[in-house]
Amino acid sequence: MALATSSVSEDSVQLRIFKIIVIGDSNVGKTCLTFRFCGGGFPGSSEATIGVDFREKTVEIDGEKIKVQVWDTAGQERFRHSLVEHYYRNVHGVVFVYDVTKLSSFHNLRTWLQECEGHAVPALVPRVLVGNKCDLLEQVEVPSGLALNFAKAHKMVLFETSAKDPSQAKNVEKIFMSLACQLKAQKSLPYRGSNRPHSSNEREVAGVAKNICPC
Ligand SMILES: Nc1nc2c(ncn2[C@@H]2O[C@H](COP(=O)(O)OP(=O)(O)OP(=O)(O)O)[C@@H](O)[C@H]2O)c(=O)[nH]1
Ligand SMILES: [Mg+2]
Repeated sequence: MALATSSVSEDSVQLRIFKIIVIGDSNVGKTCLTFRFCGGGFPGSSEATIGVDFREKTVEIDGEKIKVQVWDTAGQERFRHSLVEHYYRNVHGVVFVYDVTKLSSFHNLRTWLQECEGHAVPALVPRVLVGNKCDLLEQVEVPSGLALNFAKAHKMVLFETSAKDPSQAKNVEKIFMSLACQLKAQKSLPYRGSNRPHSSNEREVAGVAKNICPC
């Protein structure tokens, strides 16, 4: 897939913005997944996210250019508490991430679901479940069957992938594109500006990609 930097003329056209938040325990790979999706490859080094990092990618679905705004949230409570309200405000899609090599990160998904429910995220907001670090085959602690049952029980699609393995890049893309396609199908989503708060730790990667809807 060819990636190109957004041109000024594209930026001046009003695009629909889909706000997708990525949540889960610290160290499960949220930053690496969002970085991979936005065309940044796998970061050589990664530090715990403080507050939130924003990344954006413009995608094209059925002839419409859409800005996918990814909110890469902090997994550590001390780095997230003051921003949690902002994460959930006007959210369009939620990506829940666990680490397939860390059972506790899978069990903690219940807490993340509770947080999501506690912020009254409407049932219509699509959610997906992602088991990351599948490249670490020898260390897997979360069986696929267990994850699949959990996903089914919570009406989510499950993706098992690796942000690190370049051969999984398409799979990582499908995570976000599946949400974007569902959102595009909900035609009522309005055109609107970004509602993001200021980030002290902002690293943005922009790209334009033509995508075939994986849904
Ligand atoms: N082997 C492997 N390591 C990964 C993968 N994804 C991320 N990592 C590593 O896991 C560690 C944590 O990754 P991050 O993306 O920073 O984790 P995070 O979920 O954003 O963590 P917080 O920002 O603290 O919430 C880093 O050392 C990454 O290099 C993966 O798919 N495979
Ligand atoms: Mg992070």
